[in-house]
Amino acid sequence: MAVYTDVSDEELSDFLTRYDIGALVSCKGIAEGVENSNFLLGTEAGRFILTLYEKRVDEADLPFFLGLMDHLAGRGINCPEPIRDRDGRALGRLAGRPATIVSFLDGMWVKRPEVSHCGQVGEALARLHQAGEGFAIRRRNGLGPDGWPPLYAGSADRADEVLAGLGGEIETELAFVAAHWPKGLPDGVIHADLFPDNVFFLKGQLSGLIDFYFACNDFLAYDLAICLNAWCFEPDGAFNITKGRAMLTGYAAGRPLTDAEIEALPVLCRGSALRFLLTRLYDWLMTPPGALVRKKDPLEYYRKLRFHRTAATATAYGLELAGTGA
Ligand SMILES: Nc1ncnc2c1ncn2[C@@H]1O[C@H](COP(=O)(O)OP(=O)(O)O)[C@@H](O)[C@H]1O
Ligand SMILES: N[C@@H](CCOP(=O)(O)O)C(=O)O
Repeated sequence: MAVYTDVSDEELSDFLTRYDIGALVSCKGIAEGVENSNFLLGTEAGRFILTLYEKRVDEADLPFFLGLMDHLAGRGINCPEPIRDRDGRALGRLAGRPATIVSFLDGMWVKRPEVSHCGQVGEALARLHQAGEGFAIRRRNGLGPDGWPPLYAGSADRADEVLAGLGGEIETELAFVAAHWPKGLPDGVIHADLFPDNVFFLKGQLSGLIDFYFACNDFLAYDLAICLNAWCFEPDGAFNITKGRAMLTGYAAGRPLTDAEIEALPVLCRGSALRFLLTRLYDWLMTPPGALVRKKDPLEYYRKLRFHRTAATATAYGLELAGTGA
């Protein structure tokens, strides 16, 4: 459950007097999510989401995240819009934590994505990448290849508790991606965590994107690799090439991939699987017993990583390469 910080009714009502969204009618903690404390607020003006940023979010990054949501919303992306108080500030402080109110998005995330969802996510990702152009603030990806060895160091001596031999496999993989990571691919603002729980659908149509708190500047095709990992594997661990094809086709219809991006897709997928394996492994080992957060299975990403090792070219993901007849 992602409510780490309690907020009293008095504190909240007092906080809301700074905004033009009416008085508090209801407030309910939201169980989903991992990083921050989220509350569904009802006020006289409607529904809103209140987020209290917990310690894994660096306060210095908040202007990037909030500015990005403003920028994207202004360019037609249906994402949460930060609500400003009467002094024009989107960021406040509540219960000792940085806090923001954002607009509420209708829709539900899908627990069992189908081919059509994957296609729409590909299209939406291309739109997101294009809408991110011109955003003035930059944020480096702290969870990119340079960040993986130090992240792994935090769990290296206990990795084999999760699976015998896992530590050695991760070390081999870190060396591989360090040696083969592409250079000079088209870059821009990426979401970096566009998993099913961060995409809303209404009546089968993609209706909104949330959770921009890993967004950063990086290779655009790396974001696509994150989505292939998050959306196109079946619960039994098999990669669904029909879903992959739908996602890649949807993406390329909005932003055609360059030859270099296509060539790099297998290593980008491999790196992206490693990134989620490493964060999940760390959380798995470090989250204290009894904590209210549901830990995510690191081995799901180890299995995905093993699939990517067998992928020689982007055809393994469903992309039809010109001239190959594939
Ligand atoms: N703008 C929004 N509109 C509607 N629901 C939201 C919105 N933002 C967050 N939520 C709800 O809160 C949950 C957790 O939000 P999320 O940003 O994913 O949290 P975290 O960053 O802690 O992982 C989401 O699954 C969704 O149910
Ligand atoms: N998507 C990541 C965990 C981050 O969770 P979110 O609730 O912030 O999307 C994973 O699956 O490992």
